[in-house]
Amino acid sequence: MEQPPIIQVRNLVKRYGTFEAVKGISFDVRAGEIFGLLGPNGAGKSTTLEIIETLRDKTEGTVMVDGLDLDRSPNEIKKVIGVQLQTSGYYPGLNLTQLIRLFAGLYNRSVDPLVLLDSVNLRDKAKALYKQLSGGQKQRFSIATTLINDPKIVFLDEPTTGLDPQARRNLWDLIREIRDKGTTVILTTHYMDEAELLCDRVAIIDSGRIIALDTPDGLIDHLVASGFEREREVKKANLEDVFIGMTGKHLREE
Ligand SMILES: Nc1ncnc2c1ncn2[C@@H]1O[C@H](COP(=O)(O)OP(=O)(O)OP(=O)(O)O)[C@@H](O)[C@H]1O
Repeated sequence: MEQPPIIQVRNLVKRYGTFEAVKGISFDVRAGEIFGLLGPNGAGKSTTLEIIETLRDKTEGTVMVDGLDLDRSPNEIKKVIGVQLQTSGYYPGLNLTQLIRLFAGLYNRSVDPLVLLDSVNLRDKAKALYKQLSGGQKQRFSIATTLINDPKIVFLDEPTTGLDPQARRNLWDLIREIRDKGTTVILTTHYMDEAELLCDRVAIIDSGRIIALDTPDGLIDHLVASGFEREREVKKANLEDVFIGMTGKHLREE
């Protein structure tokens, strides 16, 4: 028997004044998948994500998270989700271990900071300050903070924006590991390769509407079936392949 969706969004509308940023979208996220909201700047991805995260008010529609109604049980929803905290909350004088202890206290949880840092490959930065981290390390730390309350669902807003190819691949591996441990992941991205290689299913959002929703393969097959043909590719690799081939897949920042 198919499990009920862990997130259910129906006819979601968000208006900022007279501007309709989200125009009545509906979708389900299945338990245990990496679900991507893919769209250009301004499509309404962050707005949608933040409404589900209980961080932003909706105008119309219904949202259910793990069987809880957003209108009735926002505080219960907060307990089962992992949200990236604003970096402004990363007190500059505290090191990573101290920050994790602080956040765990806010969630009323006890976690071993070193175990958590280990899970995002940052154990050797335990005594470092946030500002001393590279871009990829900062993102990994931010993802670690989403895991403190052992959530059922993790929300990631553009997790790899601004990262180099190695750091992106490293983060994709980390996100897959989180999914493989049974946690559902919903993320936003405007990168096509990220959506194709990382996400189990993708909703394409444009101007506040979902214009397609399927697995990456399903979306591609659909396009091909419609008669689309790409110009024959002559090169068997691109510059990114050269870069990764020469510098290795592993992070160089440590
Ligand atoms: N607080 C706000 N007040 C007014 N308009 C807003 C507000 N927040 C977002 N918008 C508008 O709503 C639209 C959707 O914004 P949103 O941030 O959700 O898009 P996005 O798909 O996440 O884009 P990006 O990738 O650029 O973050 C944009 O046109 C944006 O200007």
